[in-house]
Amino acid sequence: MSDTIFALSSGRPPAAIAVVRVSGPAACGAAQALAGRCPPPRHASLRTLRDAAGAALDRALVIYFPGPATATGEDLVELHCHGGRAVVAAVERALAAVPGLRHARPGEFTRRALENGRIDLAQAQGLADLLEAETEAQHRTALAAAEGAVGRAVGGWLDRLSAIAAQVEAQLDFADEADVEDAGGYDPAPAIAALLAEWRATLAAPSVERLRDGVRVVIAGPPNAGKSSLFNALADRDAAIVTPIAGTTRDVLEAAVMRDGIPYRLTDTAGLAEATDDEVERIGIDRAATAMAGADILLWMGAPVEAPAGAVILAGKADLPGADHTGADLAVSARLPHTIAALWALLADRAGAMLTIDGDMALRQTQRDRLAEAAAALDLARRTTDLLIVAEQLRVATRPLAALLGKDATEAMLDALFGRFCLGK
Ligand SMILES: Nc1nc2c(ncn2[C@@H]2O[C@H](COP(=O)(O)OP(=O)(O)OP(=O)(O)O)[C@@H](O)[C@H]2O)c(=O)[nH]1
Ligand SMILES: [K+]
Ligand SMILES: [Mg+2]
Repeated sequence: MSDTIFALSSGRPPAAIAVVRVSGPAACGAAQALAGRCPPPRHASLRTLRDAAGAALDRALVIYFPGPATATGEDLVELHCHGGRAVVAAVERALAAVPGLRHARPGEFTRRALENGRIDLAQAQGLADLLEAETEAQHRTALAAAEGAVGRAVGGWLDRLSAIAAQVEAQLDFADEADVEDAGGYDPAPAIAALLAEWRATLAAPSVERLRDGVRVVIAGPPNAGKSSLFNALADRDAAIVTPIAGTTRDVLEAAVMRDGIPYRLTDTAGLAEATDDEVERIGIDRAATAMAGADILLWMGAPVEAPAGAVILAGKADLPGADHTGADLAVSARLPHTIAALWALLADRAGAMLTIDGDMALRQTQRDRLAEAAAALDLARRTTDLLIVAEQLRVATRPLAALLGKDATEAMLDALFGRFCLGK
């Protein structure tokens, strides 16, 4: 039997109200120990909380939720206390003194919810993201995940996979019995193609990490182009050293910037010199290349002919007379605020599109990797008419999807199967 845990579940005191949660078999006993008796289920009762010596700690609302239909799947007691630091500390001390109770570790309530089947892995991750969400898109997608949107979508996909697999297996059995080359009948191709299209659309949406960490904007180009000056103008502070000496920036510098509700991660890089004897500069250039490869948007401050494919070409130092703008997407100067505003508009345009999601479903990178694995298997199934290979690839596709929900493939298939039965069967 698991031990009973407690923790302050509301925000850091002082606050108007502090909610202390107790979860586990001794929850009701804990309510009895502090409040004199455990109230009837799901009724808020106003009680005086006392420690073991009988000293009054607070007047609090005590609510008892009997398991298993609770957030954690266990007996759960909530103490809605006054939110002062001393009150909360005294209540926690009194709870710790109750035999069988201990303070919860971080995330332990959610962990129990997961272990008791109250939520799936995707919901647990969604909850974690929800607590950290800063932007509107992050909030929306994390809430959807916490409420089970990812689990429902994946569960639906597993249902469809198992339905296709069942038809294919039946076809194979029939072919065995009839002893014919091609038994005709069921063609899994349309159902597989439809599923694959949905997965690809989901994979085209931004990841949870991109929504959280922001769009990676990398500034690159030859030495002395004005990269660090532009970086400082965008970050709105003197984050990078600027000097007339070529090769001033040697390392990769980052700044997180939130602009019009869009999170960006700006990166300044070392100037890309052709050849250099300087060891530090060479390492800096290697790092610049890595940063450029990981860019969502690459701002190229250099000759248009040397611009990497897909880069936004910026003509720098636009304030200088005789500056050449030929072939550039935009002329900018750290010294001309209107050019910086124009650059922000361009960035918002591109970044906004990258962060747009149809519906509310964003997957974490690990979830995306698993869905991509399943999609690769389904793609193989789609490209063959050999039903044996189709059946095998459908099984292969099931595994990563099940893992995404924290289940093994057999368990997931059984869930998909029995989910179709009526309640009480
Ligand atoms: N007139 C003018 N000078 C600029 C502008 N931007 C940068 N400079 C000057 O150009 C020189 C180089 O600027 P940086 O921002 O250090 O250039 P960088 O590309 O980061 O250089 P490295 O890090 O050495 O590759 C400095 O003397 C800046 O003051 C600009 O928009 N207009
Ligand atoms: K410089
Ligand atoms: Mg620089």
